[in-house]
Amino acid sequence: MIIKEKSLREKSIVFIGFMGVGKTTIGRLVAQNLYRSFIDIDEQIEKEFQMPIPDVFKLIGEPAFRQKEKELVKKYANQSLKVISLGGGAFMQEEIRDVCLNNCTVFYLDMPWDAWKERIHLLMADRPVLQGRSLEDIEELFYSRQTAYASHHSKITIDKDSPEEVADYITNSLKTAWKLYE
Ligand SMILES: Nc1ncnc2c1ncn2[C@@H]1O[C@H](COP(=O)(O)OP(=O)(O)OP(=O)(O)O)[C@@H](O)[C@H]1O
Ligand SMILES: O=C(O)C1=C[C@@H](O)[C@@H](O)[C@H](O)C1
Ligand SMILES: [Mg+2]
Repeated sequence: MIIKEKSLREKSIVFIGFMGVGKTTIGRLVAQNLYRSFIDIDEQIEKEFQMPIPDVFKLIGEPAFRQKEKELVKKYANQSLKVISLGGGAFMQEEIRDVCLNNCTVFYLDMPWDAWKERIHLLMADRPVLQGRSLEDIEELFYSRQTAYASHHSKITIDKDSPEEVADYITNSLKTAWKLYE
């Protein structure tokens, strides 16, 4: 049996990176630019459990959240032509890294700690992983996750750029890569 490999253009695009770097915001814009369906894994988890993520953590627990996250990433990463934004902790799971890196184009949205710190007030209420932690603890978590994010196909470092600027830059770089390699 001959199994045809997916072309670069067919592959789904996956956004990874720390909480709040803009995976959902930018992923949605890139999907619009490319006329692709947009899948946000956190939104899918909320739909499955029929409750917001802080309640999933509180009422059902993080292990069940991580299990559902893994199931859903495996489901969507095997599909073509999607734009998929992961939750900030998803890439800590080896199976998630493997399925994404083997089937999709993985884009790492990177931010320097000093720029990220300015955004923390937007995130505290909805990100249970940040709640009850000191700024020093959050900084440690930020740096400890960089090793997992280092596995990617492409990276962009965001500082003060608007979501639209970042999304347009990514869209253009994807189109250039598709032309170059196919
Ligand atoms: N480039 C940007 N400039 C300014 N604010 C931004 C930018 N990108 C995202 N934001 C804001 O930062 C917050 C977090 O963005 P978003 O939810 O897209 O992050 P995320 O990476 O998907 O986070 P999570 O890992 O928790 O899913 C939102 O309030 C969003 O409006
Ligand atoms: O970084 C994390 O561990 C998380 C990030 C969010 O996207 C959600 O997936 C959830 O709040 C956990
Ligand atoms: Mg998100």
